[in-house]
Amino acid sequence: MGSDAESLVHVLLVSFPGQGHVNPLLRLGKRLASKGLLVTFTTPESIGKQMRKASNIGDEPAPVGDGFIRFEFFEDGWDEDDQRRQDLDQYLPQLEKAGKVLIPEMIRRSAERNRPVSCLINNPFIPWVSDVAESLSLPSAMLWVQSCACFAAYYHYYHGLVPFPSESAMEIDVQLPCMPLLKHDEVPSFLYPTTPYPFLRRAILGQYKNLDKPFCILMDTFQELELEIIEYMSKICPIKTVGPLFKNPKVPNANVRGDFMKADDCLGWLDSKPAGSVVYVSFGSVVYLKQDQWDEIAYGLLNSGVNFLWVMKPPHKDSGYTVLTLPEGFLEKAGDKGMVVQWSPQEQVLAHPAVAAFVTHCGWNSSMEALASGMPVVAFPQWGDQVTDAKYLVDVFKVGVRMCRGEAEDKLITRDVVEKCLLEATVGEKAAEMKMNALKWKAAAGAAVAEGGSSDRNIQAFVDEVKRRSVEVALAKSGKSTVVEAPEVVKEGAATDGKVESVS
Ligand SMILES: O=c1ccn([C@@H]2O[C@H](COP(=O)(O)OP(=O)(O)O)[C@@H](O)[C@H]2O)c(=O)[nH]1
Ligand SMILES: O=C(O[C@@H]1O[C@H](CO)[C@@H](O)[C@H](O)[C@H]1O)c1cc(O)c(O)c(O)c1
Repeated sequence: MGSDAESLVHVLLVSFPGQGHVNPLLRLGKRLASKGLLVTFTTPESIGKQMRKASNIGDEPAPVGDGFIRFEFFEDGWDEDDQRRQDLDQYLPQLEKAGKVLIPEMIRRSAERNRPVSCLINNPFIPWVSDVAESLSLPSAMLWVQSCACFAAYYHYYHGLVPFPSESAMEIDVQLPCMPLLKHDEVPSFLYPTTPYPFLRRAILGQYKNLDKPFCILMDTFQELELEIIEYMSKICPIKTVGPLFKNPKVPNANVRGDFMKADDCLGWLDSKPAGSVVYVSFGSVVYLKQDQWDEIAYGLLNSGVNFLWVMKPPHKDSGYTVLTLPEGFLEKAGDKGMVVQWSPQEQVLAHPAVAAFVTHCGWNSSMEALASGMPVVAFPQWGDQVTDAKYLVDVFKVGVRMCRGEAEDKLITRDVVEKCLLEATVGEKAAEMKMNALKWKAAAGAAVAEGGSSDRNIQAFVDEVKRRSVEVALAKSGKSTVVEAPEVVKEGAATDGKVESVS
């Protein structure tokens, strides 16, 4: 590594291996690097391998603005094709066991190579990263990758501050401070007593047990978007909004990417289409619909007559999902009006003038990308934060039409409803109004991340704080200060080489 990078304050970013987690943390990493930090991004090797294959990840630190970003992956201790990775109740404890050993080793190696780590940052599902930081007397921060509204909902649920739907009162509405009244099915669905995903409730609430450890909770949202709830929650937790992270005004996002799959080329096809004539359809990286619903969407698209770009990702081989198919003759009937891909360059698609609207599952990354691109949406949420995001996109931000209320409703959305929603989002008065609102959010998002904007100021303040703390850490480790206690040796777990040492 060049001496330039070695002289910079070094932060280690540890990501849960999901696409919706890697993308925002990597974007944060690029933003921090652009402000003059050395950033190491790590996640398990099982995903590192996919990222290296799909994206342009080299061995050398990549220069980003005034700093650098580099990648170093860690083994999660399971065989390459272990199916248990699909079961979070089994996988999260394994990740914790391996990470608590291997992350300190990585930090120790870094110190030996003259680039001591000064701060750790994690995203949800892996709250033990703050324990690792604490055990090494290092500061830690957490990047919350959903909306502040969802953060508040989980916070109030975790602390029992307001009544939520329960087995004895399934359909109660939920009133949280500074938020619109949420209908029972607009609350993050992992909190429903009947959720089929209790393991995801455990995973996400796990972060709240450790919430006193990070000195800062960074959020991929922006002040102007969720003003009141951000102000409210900021009085309770050390929140700094830094989004939308995918909009990086200074540093083009092109080179360093974290896709798990190579995006198919669809931009040339989009170029051939008139402005505002295409509907983009994608349900993110995890949601997988049933075949009958897929068929209805297919016919809805055909019947509406709109041009469409549809992402049809293959299911993970161990997910238990059967591969979805398109109705017979679908592609022939669609002809040049439709294109189906396995994975798209979504950021570029949403920025393309040919695209009129986005049919989305309302994952927070997709929601923020749509808002920040000035793109109206057709909301097709399934579970988790998606149902709350859909409520906000449609009723609060006013950029969307609602196509469904979520998986819990267990309702087949028929082709005529699909067609109606597509037309509502693309032609006529309502479509024009949504586009106008979306463009306002795009401008507000741009202003938040531009130099001096709310998110930019927060990032700068965070970088300054990390630098300040790095001096304290260095002094403490050299024995010259008592501000930060001397690091302890990390003893637990079975290290790969049987030993784990502190960085000192
Ligand atoms: O074809 C696709 C589909 C999704 N994405 C990206 O994958 C992420 C999905 O995150 P989100 O929170 O929307 O949903 P999740 O996949 O976590 O459910 C977003 O950054 C998208 O831009 C992409 O690049 N190409
Ligand atoms: O929760 C999982 O993924 C998504 O995360 C996004 C950011 O929190 C969120 O906005 C979106 O709605 C979620 O779909 C997730 C990831 C994963 O790899 C997995 O195996 C899951 O079961 C869920």
